[in-house]
Amino acid sequence: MITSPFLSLSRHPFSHTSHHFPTGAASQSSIFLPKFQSFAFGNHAGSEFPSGSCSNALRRKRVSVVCSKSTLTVEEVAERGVKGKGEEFDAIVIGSGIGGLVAGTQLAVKGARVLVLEKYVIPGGSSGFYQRDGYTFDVGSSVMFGFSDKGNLNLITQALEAVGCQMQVVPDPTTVHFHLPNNLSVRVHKEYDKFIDELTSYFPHEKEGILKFYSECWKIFNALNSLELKSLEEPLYLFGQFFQKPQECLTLAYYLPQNAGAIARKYIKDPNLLSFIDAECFIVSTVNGIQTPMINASMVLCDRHFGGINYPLGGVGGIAKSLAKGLIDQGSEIVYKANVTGIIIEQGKAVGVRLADGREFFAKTIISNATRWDTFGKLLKGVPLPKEEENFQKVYVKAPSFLSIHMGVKAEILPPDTDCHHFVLENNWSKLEVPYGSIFLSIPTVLDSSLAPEGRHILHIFTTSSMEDWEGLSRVDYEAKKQLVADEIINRLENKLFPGLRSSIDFIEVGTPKTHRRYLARDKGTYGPMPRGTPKGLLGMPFNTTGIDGLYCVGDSCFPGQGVIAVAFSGVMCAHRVAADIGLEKKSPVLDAMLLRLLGWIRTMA
Ligand SMILES: NC(=O)c1ccc[n+]([C@@H]2O[C@H](COP(=O)([O-])OP(=O)(O)OC[C@H]3O[C@@H](n4cnc5c(N)ncnc54)[C@H](O)[C@@H]3O)[C@@H](O)[C@H]2O)c1
Ligand SMILES: CC(C)=CCC/C(C)=C/C=C/C(C)=C/C=C/C(C)=C/C=C/C=C(C)/C=C/C=C(C)/C=C/C=C(\C)CCC=C(C)C
Repeated sequence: MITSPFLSLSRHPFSHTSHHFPTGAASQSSIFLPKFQSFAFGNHAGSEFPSGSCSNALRRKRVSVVCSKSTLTVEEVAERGVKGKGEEFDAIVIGSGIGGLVAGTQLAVKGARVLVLEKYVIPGGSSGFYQRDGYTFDVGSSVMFGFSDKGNLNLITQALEAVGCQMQVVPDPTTVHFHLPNNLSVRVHKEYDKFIDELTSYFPHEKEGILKFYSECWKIFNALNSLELKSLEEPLYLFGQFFQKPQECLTLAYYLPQNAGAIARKYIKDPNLLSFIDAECFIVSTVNGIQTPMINASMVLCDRHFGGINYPLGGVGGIAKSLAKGLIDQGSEIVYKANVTGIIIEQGKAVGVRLADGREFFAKTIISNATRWDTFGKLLKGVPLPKEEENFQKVYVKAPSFLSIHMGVKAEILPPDTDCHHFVLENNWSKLEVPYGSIFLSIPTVLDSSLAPEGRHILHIFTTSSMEDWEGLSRVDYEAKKQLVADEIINRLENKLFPGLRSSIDFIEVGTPKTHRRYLARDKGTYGPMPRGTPKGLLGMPFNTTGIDGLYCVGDSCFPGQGVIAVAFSGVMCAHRVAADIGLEKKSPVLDAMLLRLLGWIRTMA
């Protein structure tokens, strides 16, 4: 029975025993890492949202609404998909990351019958969660853009509302606290003026440049925020927006091929300040400013002050859980432990999928939330790589994966007023993009103490790391290497932020690129696409349609790229394009053909 997607949570296949850290090589180092365990996103919570409590007297917003349950059994779902061969489901979504879930739910509310097939045991992918020893850990980022109650760009809020779900959120007063070379310590306050004052206090000679750069970001953000966001591949909508908001659309078209670093250099000369802008870009794109599309930079550099960063009470995993519940509430289905191993093509059209256990499901359209590398490299067998994908792979490579450390620590180790998110790069700007060079740290318990046992905090630490570093090692060497790398990172955090950190550790688990490949089903555990060279802004980033009829992609290897809010937008765009193609939205076949050809041509210029 899948009466609720959460029923399976307590009996999933990955609740295996955690491996304790071996002695031997690792024990010879000077480290003390109690309960050091190998990392698996297992032991998930049951169906209830953790109730949470609001620490630091921060204000809670909104009230959660519980959506109803599905009544179909797995067998009935399978029956539906098989019977009518493409008539039963309007869309099959491969994967339940935020991209896939937003595409699925948006289609479901338009009246489509959707089947989401998820390899893992809970929804969310990189935005999932896992529980250990009383701690609830976010698998990926805890910094949530697009989760406010105002404007048009609060796409997470809108996606939840579309299926009748809301979540309580805690506003974060500081998006990130930067700890950078030359003792540059900058807090990105929610209040824009306060942030600008703090930054300007380090670079008084660049005050004008700072104001001009961030003002240009606001120009783009305001244009974006004025539009109704739908598929840029759907001409009736796109031309309609140009007609209603010509100035805003022309602004966006003008900035589409531009990058943040080049614009910053028009106004700013101080190399340290330019490096700061690089760090601002790096945390959201894993590349420097020169390679970061200006539209994406503007989106995040302004939304944090406009809507602010808001943390969902109970953890990030609640977003995917709510969307999955909402999907079912709309009469659609989600099946877990459903590993899609192939997309079925008939007469050049994607018509269904095959699972590892041999089951086949059919639908009018197939939407892949797996990365484009996984979709075209693994799921489409025997099909030549379409030209568009060749172009994509020419312009973009897989960004490295990351090493993540989930820790529980004694609360007293954190000084009062510690911020929730930190970015640490101690001495050398040139290490910004180097593996293990910069450290990301989130302490979500600063905002929601219910995520950890009383008197404890969560430290989620991550840093970029490549698969190549972790392959070909024996089990013992692999575990020893995890401990050594984690030890070094803990040393750095002890020196920079929290003296005595090591002795306060109550729980620790380390994940490597292999962990992320295994549990997130992402090729090489990649963080997402990253440009090979200097891209022409967002111009080369593909939208949702593909060279295969009936096959669409959604997620971070689609426009506009990495980021939870970015993949939510990709989900909205995908659902709109698919809805038009299956007759649930207006469409013009003649204009479609013209626009798709035009967009294909524009992408070749990237
Ligand atoms: N540490 C971090 O902050 C971090 C890490 C990685 C990604 N991210 C972000 O998360 C977002 C990614 O979201 P997304 O929606 O693109 O995808 P996702 O990678 O989060 O989710 C994809 C889902 O598809 C499932 N899947 C993949 N292949 C499958 C198959 N063959 N059969 C069945 N299920 C399959 C996976 O199990 C996963 O649940 C991006 O914002 C990215 O930047 C964040
Ligand atoms: C079509 C054509 C050609 C033309 C036309 C023109 C127009 C109209 C255009 C339009 C456009 C649009 C609409 C666009 C849109 C865009 C968007 C929405 C975008 C978005 C983006 C976003 C992003 C990128 C985000 C990201 C984020 C991220 C990644 C995050 C992350 C985080 C993290 C990692 C955390 C950190 C941590 C610490 C520090 C601790």
